[in-house]
Parts: sequence; C-alpha cells; structure tokens
Amino acid sequence: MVPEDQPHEPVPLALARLFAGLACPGRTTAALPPTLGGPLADLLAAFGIPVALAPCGARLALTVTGEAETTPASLTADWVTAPPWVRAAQAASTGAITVAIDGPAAAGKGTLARSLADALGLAYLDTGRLYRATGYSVLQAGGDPSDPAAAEQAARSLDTRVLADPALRSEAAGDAASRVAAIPAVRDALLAFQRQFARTPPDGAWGAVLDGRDIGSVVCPSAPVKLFVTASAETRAQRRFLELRDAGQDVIESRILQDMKARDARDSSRGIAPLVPAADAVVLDTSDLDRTEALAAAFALAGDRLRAAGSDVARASMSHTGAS
Ligand SMILES: Nc1ncnc2c1ncn2[C@@H]1O[C@H](COP(=O)(O)OP(=O)(O)OP(=O)(O)O)[C@@H](O)[C@H]1O
Ligand SMILES: Nc1ccn([C@@H]2O[C@H](COP(=O)(O)O)[C@@H](O)[C@H]2O)c(=O)n1
Repeated sequence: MVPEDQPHEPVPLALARLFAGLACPGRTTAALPPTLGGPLADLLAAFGIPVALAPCGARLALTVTGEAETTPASLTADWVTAPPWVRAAQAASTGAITVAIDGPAAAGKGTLARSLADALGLAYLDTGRLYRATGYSVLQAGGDPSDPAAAEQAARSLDTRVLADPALRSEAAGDAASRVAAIPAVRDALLAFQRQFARTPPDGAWGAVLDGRDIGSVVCPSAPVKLFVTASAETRAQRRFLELRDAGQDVIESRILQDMKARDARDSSRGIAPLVPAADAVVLDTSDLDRTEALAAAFALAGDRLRAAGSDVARASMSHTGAS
C-alpha cells in the first residue's frame, strides 16, 4: 500500500510502475491526484491492463489487479514502450503513431504535448519553434519577416540546432513567426522536417506528439489523435503575461492581449494552412481548467482515440495477415 504522506508520483513513473506491476498483479500500486488517476486508469484499460482504483488520502491509488489481455511471456523493456496495439500498428505497416495538438497562441498546447509525450514515451516537436526560428533569423539579419524572398531563404537554410534558443520565446519572435508563416514557400520549406519527425521519431520512440497550428489539418492529416486546444483570449494573454514576467521580461498584459489577438487573426485568416480545427479534431477549452485538470481531460480524450486507433489497427492487421 502507498503511504498517505507519499508525494504525487510523476505520471511517467506511475505508468512505468504500473506496467512493471504486470509481473506481480495485486502488489504494485501507484498514487496519483484524482484528476489524473481516473483518466490514467481508463488509458491502462484501453491497453487491456486491468486496474483497481481506491481512495488513498487525497490521492487515488491504482493497483494492477490481473493479467493484461496480451501479457507477454516475459515482461521486457520493449513491451513497456510498445503496447501490443502499437506492435499491431507496426505489423500493419501503418508506421509511427502521431498525436496532433493544434490551437491558438498560449492555449497550453506545449504544456499538454510535453506531458502526454513524457507519459506515453513519445517524442515531442514544438513546430512553432521552426517558424519562430525562421522569423527571428530574418529579424537578426535586419530584414522584414513579411518579405517572401528573405523568409524563404531563412526557412530553407534553417539549422535545427537553434530551436532550443530561449530568445525564440520572445513576443517579437512570435510576431515575426506569424508573418513568415503566412508565406507559402516558407511552409513548404518546413513541411518535410515535420513529417519526417512524425514518421521516424528520434531515439526510436514509437510515435510523436507535434503541436502547432496545422498539424491535424495539413502536416499529419491521418494522425489518430487530434486535439484542438483553446482558451479565451483574456485567459491566454494572462498566462503568457505570467510566463514572461516570471522569466524576468518587462511586459504589459494589455499589450500582450492586443498583440495576441492580432496574431490569432493573422493565423486564422491567412490563405494557406490557416488556424482551424481539423474536421476530426476534439476541441478542448482549457479556460476554466488548471494545468492538472487540462492534462486529465487530454488524457481522457487521447485515451479514447488511442483505443479506437488500437482497434482499427488491430482489425487492419488481422485482415492484412488473413486472420479473422
Ligand atoms: N491549464 C492551464 N492553466 C494555467 N496556466 C497554464 C495552463 N496551461 C498552460 N499554462 C501556462 O500558460 C503558458 C502558455 O502555455 P504553453 O506554452 O503550453 O502554450 P502554447 O499553446 O504551447 O503556446 P505557444 O503557441 O505560444 O507555443 C505557460 O506559462 C504555461 O505554463
Ligand atoms: N504549425 C505551426 C506552428 C506555428 N505557426 C506559426 O508560428 C507562430 C508561433 O507559434 P507558437 O506556437 O510558438 O506560438 C504562430 O503564431 C503561427 O503563425 C504556424 O503557422 N504553424
């Protein structure tokens, strides 16, 4: 049993512990906040792993209760990162699994994408950084991000090692990004890198989470999981204000709101790959959700889609091999 004073476990640790618990049903328990425990139990159930939920102080204790539907003969590290339906996906040659997360600025896409990627063992790409790096490079060279020739040249010569530069998070880089992002040749230049990342994620990951504006609609239209994360403009401006203020930047909230509305309008009205939910995306409004609640909701939505993808893939795999 988990002691009541044990701190919340990070989701990846809890998941690893529960997967490992398959070797010893009934003995392994992980404690999580209730908002995460329920959706995580659903997700495990989607993988065919039976768990029991019980209150444990302010937390929910999840215990693996029995054998998974497809328990491997011996539990291997490979199985932990590749649940059975992913293997079925590979067998059916459908390639890596992609989780697409789109939405307007500061809606919380990156926060959710990173947590989902960590918890599910997926690689993560913040595609906004590609556009930010392109716009920033034009600015650094003294150019105009709206100039198609300068922007295309910057996109085509982009060195992805600059993507970690903290300067890319400034509002100026965000504004320049949305200007270069409206130029078709820039989007064309950045498309191959994103698709390649989704198709063959780094470090042998079995899939990837990509966040941006057009992941579900253009970059990865066949992604099995598509979330469109949004929140009111005021909520998003306040979140970005707190983020930049805490990072030591001198910022004014009303100015951020004004700039964010202008950027949203530009992103939504451009002629190419505008910011719109893909037809099959699930919309998640996080205006009234804190980070933990938003993650719990995303887990539940992603779990539903993954389960559906798993059964589609399993069916495809069976018809592929002639099984019924
Ligand atoms: N549900 C939430 N409640 C409160 N703050 C949040 C929530 N989700 C994210 N945040 C905070 O809001 C800020 C913006 O979040 P994040 O960077 O994830 O958004 P984003 O959609 O990826 O933004 P961008 O499009 O600019 O890359 C961050 O400081 C993050 O910690
Ligand atoms: N797939 C994408 C991602 C981003 N953009 C543009 O880049 C700007 C900055 O993006 P952030 O996610 O870092 O805020 C954004 O305003 C878009 O103009 C894009 O077009 N497509």
